[in-house]
Amino acid sequence: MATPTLQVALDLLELDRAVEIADEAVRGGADWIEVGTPLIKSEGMQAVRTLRERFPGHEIVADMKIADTGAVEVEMAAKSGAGVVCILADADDAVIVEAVRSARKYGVRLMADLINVADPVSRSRELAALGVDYINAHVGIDQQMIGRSSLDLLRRLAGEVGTPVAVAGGLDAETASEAVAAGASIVIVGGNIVKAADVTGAARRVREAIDQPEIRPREEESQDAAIRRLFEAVSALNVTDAMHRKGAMAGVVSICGRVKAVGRAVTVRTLAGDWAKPVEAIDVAGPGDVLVVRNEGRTDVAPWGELATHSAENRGVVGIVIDGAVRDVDDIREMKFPVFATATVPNAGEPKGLGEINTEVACCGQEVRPGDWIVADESGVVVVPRERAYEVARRAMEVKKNEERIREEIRRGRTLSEVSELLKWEKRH
Ligand SMILES: O=C(CO)[C@H](O)[C@H](O)COP(=O)(O)O
Repeated sequence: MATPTLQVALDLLELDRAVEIADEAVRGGADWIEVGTPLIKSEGMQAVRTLRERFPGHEIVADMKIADTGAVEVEMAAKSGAGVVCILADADDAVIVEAVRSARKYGVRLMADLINVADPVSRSRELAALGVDYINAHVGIDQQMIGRSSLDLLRRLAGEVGTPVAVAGGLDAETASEAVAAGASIVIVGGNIVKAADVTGAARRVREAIDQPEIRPREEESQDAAIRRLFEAVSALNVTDAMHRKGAMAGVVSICGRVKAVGRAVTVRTLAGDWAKPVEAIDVAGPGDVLVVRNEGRTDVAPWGELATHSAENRGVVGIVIDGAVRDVDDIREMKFPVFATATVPNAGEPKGLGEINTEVACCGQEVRPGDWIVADESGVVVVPRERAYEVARRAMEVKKNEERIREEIRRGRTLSEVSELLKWEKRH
C-alpha cells in the first residue's frame, strides 16, 4: 500500500497565523497544505499564492468548494499555485464538466467534496466518469456537531469507487488510523491539528497513526454518557460561547468557590422559602442530577441548607442551583458541595408543601425544563436545552480547543487583539 497522504486543513481567518501553523504542521509530517474555505473567504487567492511561495515542496490544495462557474474558479486557484482544487460533489454536472476541462488545461487535479450528497456511492461513480481525480468522504463541521461521522461515510464507499478516496471531518490520530485501514489514501485533518497548542506534536501523532493503520476496538458510548463526558471536560464559559453567548443565569454564584456541577435538571418551584418541595425533590432526583430551585427570587428566606445538602449528596445529586438564598454556608463550604445561589441568609422558611416538582421554571432569567442540562462552575450557571445538548457539548469542546491555540500564541508574545485581528473584524455600519 502506498504511504497515505496527510493533508492539513488550514481553517483559519488570518493568513499570518495560517503560515505559522502550516510551518509547524509540516514539521510534524503534513504532506499537503489545504487553504481552507474560511481562509480563502477571508484572505482571497492571496492565501493560496502566499502558501505556494512559502512551501515550494508541498502540494497546495485550494478548498474552493466550487458550486458554480467551475472553469473560472479552477483557473483562479491554479494560477495562484494550487495543485489540487476542491469542488462540491453536489454541483450540477455542467459545473463539474467545466471544472474538469479547466483542470486539464491548467494541469491541476480536482477533488470532489461529498458533503451533504444523498447517494454518495452513485454520485462518486458519476464524478469519476466525469473525470474528477479524487473523491472526498467529507462530513462538515456543523454536521459533525450533530453526530455525523466521516468514517461511516468512508466505509460506505469502500470498494465501490475506483478513484483515490480522501476523508475529512473531525479526524484525530485514532480515527485517522482507522480511516487508512478503511481504504483512505488522503487523510485530511483540520481542527485536531491546527487548534492544538503544539501543532507539530499533533501532526506528528496523526502522521505516526496513519503510517501504522489499525482498527481498534471501540467502547460503545450512549449519547447521555458522551454529553456528560464533554460537559465535564469544558467550562460553563465554553458552553455559553457555543450557544452564541446565551443560556447563562444572571446573578447566581458558587457558594463553595471552585466546584463544578454537570447534570440533568430536576426542577422545583417553591414559595417564600418553603423547603418541603426542594427537599422532596431530592427523592425524585437520581444520581447525576442537578436540582434547580426557584424561590421566587427571594433573598430574605432560604429554602435550602446544610441538612438538605447532605441528603442530596447521599442520593448522588451533583449540584443545587437556587434562584434565591441559601443558609448554613460555612457547613456547605466544608462539604465542598456545588451549591449555587443568588444570596445567603440565616432564615429558613416553613415546610408547607407549596409549589411543584418537575415543571418548567424561570430561574435567574433562564427557562429551565426537567431534563435540560446544567453546567455550573465558579463563573456561573448555564442551561442547555435537552434537545440541543449533544450538539452544544460538541461545539463547547471546539471552543475549548480553539482557545488552546490562541492561548499559546499569546504566550509567544502576541496580543489577543492581534491574534483575533479585532480591528479587521469590527462590524462595518
Ligand atoms: O472543509 C472543512 C470544513 O468544511 C474542513 O477543512 C474539514 O472538515 C477538516 O477539518 P476538521 O478536521 O476540523 O473537520
